[in-house]
Amino acid sequence: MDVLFSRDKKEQPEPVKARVTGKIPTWLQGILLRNGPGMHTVGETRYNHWFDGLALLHSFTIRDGEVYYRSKYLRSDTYNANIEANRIVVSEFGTMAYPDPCKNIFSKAFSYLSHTIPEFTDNCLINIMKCGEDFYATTETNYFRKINPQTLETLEKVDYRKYVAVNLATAHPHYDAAGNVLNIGTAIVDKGKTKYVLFKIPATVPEDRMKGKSPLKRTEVLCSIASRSLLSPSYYHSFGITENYIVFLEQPFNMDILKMATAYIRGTSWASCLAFHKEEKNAEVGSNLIKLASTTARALKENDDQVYCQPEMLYEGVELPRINYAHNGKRYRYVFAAKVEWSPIPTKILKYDILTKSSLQWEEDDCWLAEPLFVPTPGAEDEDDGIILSVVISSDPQKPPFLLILDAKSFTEQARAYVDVEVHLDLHGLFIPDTDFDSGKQAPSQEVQDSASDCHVVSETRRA
Ligand SMILES: CC1=C(/C=C/C(C)=C/C=C/C(C)=C/C=O)C(C)(C)CCC1
Ligand SMILES: [Fe+2]
Repeated sequence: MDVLFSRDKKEQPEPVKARVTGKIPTWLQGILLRNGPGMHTVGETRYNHWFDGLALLHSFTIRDGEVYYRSKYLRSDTYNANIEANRIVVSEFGTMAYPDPCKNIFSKAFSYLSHTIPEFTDNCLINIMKCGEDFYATTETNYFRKINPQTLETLEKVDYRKYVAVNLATAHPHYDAAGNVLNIGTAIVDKGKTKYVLFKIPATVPEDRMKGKSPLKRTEVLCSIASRSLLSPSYYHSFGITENYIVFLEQPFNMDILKMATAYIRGTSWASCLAFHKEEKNAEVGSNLIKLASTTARALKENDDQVYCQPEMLYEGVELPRINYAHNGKRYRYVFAAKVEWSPIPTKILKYDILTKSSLQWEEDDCWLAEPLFVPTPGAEDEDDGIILSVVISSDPQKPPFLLILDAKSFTEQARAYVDVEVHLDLHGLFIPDTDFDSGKQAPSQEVQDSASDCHVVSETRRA
């Protein structure tokens, strides 16, 4: 894991043209937009966990068989405060930091204690969310940041609490067929209750009443589920949807709110406020609700409102799974995922067939691979008719990073686009087809052409 922290990545805000080998399908036009931690030290201070690193956005713009790469640090309030102070001053998941250099933290005790729910970071390093026409960098706190997907510029800071009463929300929303965002957040001790809140942000707003207004203003609570504990709600990274149901697992990996409220005083990180409660699963078992013959997964009904779930292990070492999103919430057959073996860094990507329980893999010496993203061929009928995009970086500094393009059916290589600049191992992202940009906005390809004269200029990351 140390290798992930080895060096802070330089940003590359001007587009740099990639060297393409093979043939990129002509229909593949758009921007692959991705997010992940890129800076792990500020001045003399260092983050303790990979999930703490400052968000570095990067994109591959694909047009007419050509590819342009660029990257830019998210100018979050957290980033700006750290750079200005030349040290880490905002706490992240695994790193506790203090906003001022006062050695005697007890002088700050009252201000920290006066907030049961502490102020969280806006270092949105996990994912990208599409909300109406807009794109946002996301993390799991109450903050998300609007970004310009073409220039990677950081725009407004948005606080979920302005639109829906949640203190935390997932970085992995779902989208329904109409493009509405569905997400779950946790409301901590809100009017004496802690609950999980399912909410919807509409993709569009009625022209007449809300012209020019953000769809966020029309955020709607669909339902809320009471947490079984007021002061130790479940931590969750994502949730599931089917056509008629939301699948939420209140797992016994809990956040201890009292520990979080006193974390600054105790000098411990948010991560240390999370704990797995094995005893909460030791319940009696009853009948199996899963009637499918094709799986050994079990859901044992314990009583009227409790089900004990035991998953079936299909494939070991699977990380960052994606599917053809047209099948989200429906029966799907193929899972595209990264694979880890002896280290937490994926060295393979795979296509797993749930029906036949067989798989195809792509790997190459010294290659570390990012989450594989499926992009369907226009008008595709088969679930796996499309391509896979994955960013590949090399453990060998002599080998340049590249965007890998595979045929999703055969899992064979179609093309790769080498870039002669530093690329970081990222977390999540999405592909924005050119057709998704409204006519009022500049097409990404045009934007690339406009700044083509600036290509190949590698600029330094701005550090204080
Ligand atoms: C800052 C912060 C949190 C951050 C969690 C993070 C940053 C999780 C990242 C998970 C990733 C990156 C998973 C892989 O995709 C918590 C625990 C919600 C508690 C409140 C404060
Ligand atoms: Fe994730």
